[in-house]
Amino acid sequence: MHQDTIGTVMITQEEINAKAAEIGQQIEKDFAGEEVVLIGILRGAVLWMGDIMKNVNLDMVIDFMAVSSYGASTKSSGVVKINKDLDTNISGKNVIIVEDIVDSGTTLNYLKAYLQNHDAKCVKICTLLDKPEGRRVDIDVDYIGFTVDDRFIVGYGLDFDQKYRNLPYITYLEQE
Ligand SMILES: O=P(O)(O)OC[C@H]1O[C@H](OP(=O)(O)OP(=O)(O)O)[C@H](O)[C@@H]1O
Ligand SMILES: Nc1nc2[nH]cnc2c(=O)[nH]1
Ligand SMILES: [Mg+2]
Repeated sequence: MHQDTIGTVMITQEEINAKAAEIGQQIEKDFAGEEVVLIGILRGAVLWMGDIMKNVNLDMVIDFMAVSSYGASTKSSGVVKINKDLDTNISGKNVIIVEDIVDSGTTLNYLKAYLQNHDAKCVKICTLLDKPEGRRVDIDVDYIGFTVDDRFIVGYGLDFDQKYRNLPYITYLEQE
């Protein structure tokens, strides 16, 4: 029988809030006096996007893209599907992609190239979590909240088969 349960708390909401404030300050410094376009990647980045945007006091436009490559699995299909495209013209703009996790790197590698092809001035990446052991494609990540080990993470936006996104902390899936 297939069953899934979740583990203990790995990262608390308080730790995430403190980290968002720290990264927000760094972004303010890096883009002082400039406008930024934050692009949140649905659905996983939904909570982290809110945390980052309220901690960055700069001229800002936000937009969202929805992409998926995991479906109901814990392994990437390797194929990135755009379910919702940009609604903003990012030509000449400072773009910051806000993601929940960089694992194989497939999603961000694809998105970074996609946004560069839309003539952004620069494309930076801000992720809540980085899982370096999962990497299959090299990718430069500019702002990292926390580094996690090679477990399937859930909570704080991250799902397994669309569940657990509402957990207000980061934990992992115990698979049998
Ligand atoms: O580095 P990668 O191996 O590409 O994995 C990272 C991506 O996988 C998850 O998205 P998913 O496809 O599960 O969609 P979701 O955000 O709707 O859960 C996550 O939100 C990242 O976008
Ligand atoms: N929920 C979840 N989605 C992912 N997408 C890529 N890696 C992960 C992970 O560890 N957890
Ligand atoms: Mg997912």
